Amino acid sequence: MSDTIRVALLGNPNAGKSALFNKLTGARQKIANYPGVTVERVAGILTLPDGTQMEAIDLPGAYAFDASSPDEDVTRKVAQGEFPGEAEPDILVLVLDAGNLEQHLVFAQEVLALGKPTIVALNMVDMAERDGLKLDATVLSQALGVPVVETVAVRRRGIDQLKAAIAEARGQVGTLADRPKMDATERRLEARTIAKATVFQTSRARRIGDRLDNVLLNPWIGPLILLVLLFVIFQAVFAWAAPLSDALDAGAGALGAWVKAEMPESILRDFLTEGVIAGVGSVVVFLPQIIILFLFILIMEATGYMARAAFLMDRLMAGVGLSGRSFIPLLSSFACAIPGIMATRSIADPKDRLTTILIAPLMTCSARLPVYGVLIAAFIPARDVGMGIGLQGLVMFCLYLAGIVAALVVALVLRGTLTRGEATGFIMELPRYQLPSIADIAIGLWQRAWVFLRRAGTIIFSATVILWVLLSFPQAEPGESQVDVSIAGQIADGLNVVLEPIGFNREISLALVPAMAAREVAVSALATTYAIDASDEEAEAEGLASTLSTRWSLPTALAFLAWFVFAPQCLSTIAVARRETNGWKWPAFMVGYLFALAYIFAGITYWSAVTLGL
Ligand SMILES: Nc1nc2c(ncn2[C@@H]2O[C@H](COP(=O)(O)OP(=O)(O)OP(=O)(O)O)[C@@H](O)[C@H]2O)c(=O)[nH]1
Ligand SMILES: [Mg+2]
Repeated sequence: MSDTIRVALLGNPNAGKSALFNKLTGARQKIANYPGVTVERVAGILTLPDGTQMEAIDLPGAYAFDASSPDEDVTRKVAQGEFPGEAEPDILVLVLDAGNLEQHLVFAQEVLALGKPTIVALNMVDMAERDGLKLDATVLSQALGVPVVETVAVRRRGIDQLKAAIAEARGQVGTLADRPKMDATERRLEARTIAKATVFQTSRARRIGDRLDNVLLNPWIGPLILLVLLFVIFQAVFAWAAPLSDALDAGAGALGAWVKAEMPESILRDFLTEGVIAGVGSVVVFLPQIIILFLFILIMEATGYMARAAFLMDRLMAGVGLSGRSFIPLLSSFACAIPGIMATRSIADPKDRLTTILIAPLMTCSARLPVYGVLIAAFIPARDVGMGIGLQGLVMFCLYLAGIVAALVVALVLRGTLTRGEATGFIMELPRYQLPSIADIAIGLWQRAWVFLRRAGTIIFSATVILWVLLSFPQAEPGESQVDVSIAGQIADGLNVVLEPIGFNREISLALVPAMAAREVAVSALATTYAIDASDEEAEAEGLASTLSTRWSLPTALAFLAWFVFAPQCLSTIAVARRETNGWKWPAFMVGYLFALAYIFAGITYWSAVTLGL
């Protein structure tokens, strides 16, 4: 192992380190056009042209070594060889954004002062060219005293040269002269001098971005555009996905019917039709919705609009005592609270960070999409409420909004009590606008689809199978209802005592327990339960949505939706919250307050709906 060289990628946030890392190692680390994407060290192995093994280490971006956020701390420790269980890197690759050279050279001074063999990857030269900048890499190399390789990480440009430079730098370990120690001001001055010498031609091509920002960041028009955009997304999630989802739904129904007709009656047949096809199938049909949602999210991330959205939200966030820094973690939580909670590592203030962790589960994660989707399909007519706006998409939009509003209110309360503190200002820099690369978007979508299907095949499948077993035994005598006599049915009867006051029926109580594993299980569990219940004849072929629409009252359905806005039905989120807060105290608090809110709001929804005669 001793001849494996260890190379760490360092630089400011959003310099393109992860993009470079991916191209070097063939990995598929998340890259996105805003700072703070990578929050922990990630390593990968590759072979250099001369046959040496190299371990590349991707690190969170940093502005300085003395920064206080947990992610930047990792960067400092790895670079200085203080990371537990890890040797010092042999070579540093300092990634600089060619279009933001002056700013990126400030941290560069600190990295160079470490006195380690360093290679500069002058990245994003394509963007610099687009902006009308011309850079002289030789001048930069002389000024910094290290080799400079021009790269375009997203196009593989310069990757081979970079590898060659790394192989060459290998021999020079320890030969770098000590550099003078500089303070922050000196570093800034030096950065300016070097940038001036390196960048020797500028034109006014940057104007496009400025003009876009004038509109998109306008205090009045900006938020309006953001709102309209979100609105369009949820309309699209329903409208565009409908034909595909319907086809998948019909396919699952036909498959179930076929298995039923072809196989002799047996426990295995029941397991396949009721557990696997009806249960897991009921979740898988939401794949088109998930893909459409992520298509929008990925495009917004890649273009640089997401960072603008964070900027727009800053005033609102400050109003509830959070900083704009919390926006990206909260936004990531729309995919899943787990990466969202991890992304809080880029928040320096501990109380600010804790608050963000505690409210992250209120953001509507993609696991809720199947739950909302089934109930909306069952109870909300696919009507046009005027101007081409579909009612179903509108309801979905409102559910997302409910989560956001709840999160803001909870943050406000927490910041005044348990996590009291001052709001810090917005410090995120705005990245340049980029056209999204179709390949990157396609890979991103493929990854999301894969995550979704893998969940369906593992956690959702297992939870559904266990439930199916508990529902199928002991077997009912003729004339008895299978669900009534089953173990699961008995347990649900007990739980239903607590949940009945908020309008929940026994099937819901039954579904909520396995749904602790993952929210989607609520859908597969309901599908399995009703499939077993109906197994005598008839109803089985119809989808879950139509079954629900005939068996549940509207107030019950609405209460169920309200429950899922709040309920912390996800063990992995609880586990991550424990890890990130180093103890059980805060996750316990989180689970407690979320269940309390879920119960209260489901109750309010139910009784209001009943009172209104819905
Ligand atoms: N045009 C262009 N875009 C690039 C280049 N390198 C990276 N990008 C884009 O720049 C953005 C940031 O890239 P990342 O690799 O996520 O940056 P990072 O340095 O890892 O950022 P953090 O993890 O936040 O520190 C992404 O949208 C990339 O697609 C490049 O050379 N040219
Ligand atoms: Mg990164």
